[in-house]
Amino acid sequence: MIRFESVSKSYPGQKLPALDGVDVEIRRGEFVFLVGASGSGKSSFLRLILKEERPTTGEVFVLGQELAKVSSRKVPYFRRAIGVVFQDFRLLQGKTVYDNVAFSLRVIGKSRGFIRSAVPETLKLVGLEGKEKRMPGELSGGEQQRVAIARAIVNKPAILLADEPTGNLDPVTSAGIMALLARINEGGTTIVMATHEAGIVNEMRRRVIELSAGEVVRDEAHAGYHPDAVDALSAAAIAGDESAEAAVPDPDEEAEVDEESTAAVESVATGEIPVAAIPVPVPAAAAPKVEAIDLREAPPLYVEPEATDDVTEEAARITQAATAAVPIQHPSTGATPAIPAAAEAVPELPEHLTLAERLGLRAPGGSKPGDDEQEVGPTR
Ligand SMILES: Nc1ncnc2c1ncn2[C@@H]1O[C@H](COP(=O)(O)OP(=O)(O)OP(=O)(O)O)[C@@H](O)[C@H]1O
Repeated sequence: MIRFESVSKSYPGQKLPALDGVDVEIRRGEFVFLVGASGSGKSSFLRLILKEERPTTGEVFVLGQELAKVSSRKVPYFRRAIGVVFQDFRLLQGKTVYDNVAFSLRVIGKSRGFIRSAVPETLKLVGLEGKEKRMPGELSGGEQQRVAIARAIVNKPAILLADEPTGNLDPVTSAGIMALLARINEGGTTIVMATHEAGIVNEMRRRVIELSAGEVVRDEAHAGYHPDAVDALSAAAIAGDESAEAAVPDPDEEAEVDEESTAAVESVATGEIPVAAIPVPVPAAAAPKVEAIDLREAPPLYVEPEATDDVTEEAARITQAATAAVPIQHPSTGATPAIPAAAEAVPELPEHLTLAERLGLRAPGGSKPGDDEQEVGPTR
């Protein structure tokens, strides 16, 4: 479904590559956590899957297509098979919940009838029934993230990419979002999620791909955020604790563990293992009230455009009306990323992309710089 073959990615002006010789295969239906320190390359990995960036060397295959061979014109159609969720939600602030979700369908020219049935259905799936008319500012962070997830899945993508989707949420709300993502995954959608949240990774026990300085240093099934942390917790549990949570030292009470597990518990106590690495139980109250989400009948990768020229024009009008300008800047460098000169023949994408273009809903180049309301992209 997703395959990286010897992929390296270097950005102009950076001494070290963001990704360095990455070989990874992610199969259909997997739930993969992408972990690693800040700057280790997680967002670059996601951007390569979306074809927002191109590898400097190596090949990226997504849904059976070698991305280097997907022309710029076809990129929006390719991206329709991929939903994206960001840490900061990126909702259109001037639009209702309903319109935020409907927007992505209107832009690709779906009929009014389709939108009228798909949007309420999806909002119900994510637990937002009855909140259709609310504005984003009238929602909690968790609810806003549910709107963003609804927008990402309303077109039934085969792949959902999530870049730190719980980064702005408290632990209970995060647990609800993770339960929702797990249900979406159970429905057949492949999920790749970049995260720093050790508690979530340890609780979910899914495949973990760990990056360090752009290299894959661990690729492990049913894994925790940190191998040592998991070992310590397992050791404590095996040593007779009721649950792995018992490995958390209580400052007022000595933990009753045998000698073998003492070292493990001490490493938690001394901070070698971050407290955040302790599994976080998912509170029942946080479980979203959603139905099973079956996205198995995801559309094929290359659906021919449903939009006629007229509809495309209309979509462009909607996009322009809904968006305003912001140049895309890298948060640490402050620099607008230059597209690296690549040896391939694919036409270069413009630096300024509208919301619809970033979400893969419309071909790039139809708008002028200055048309974006929001920056959208996995890391921005
Ligand atoms: N557009 C860009 N231009 C120049 N350098 C970049 C760009 N995007 C990322 N980098 C650099 O590439 C490296 C990897 O960045 P990336 O954003 O992929 O890491 P990350 O693991 O997602 O980090 P974080 O967890 O902080 O989001 C970093 O050194 C970063 O500064």
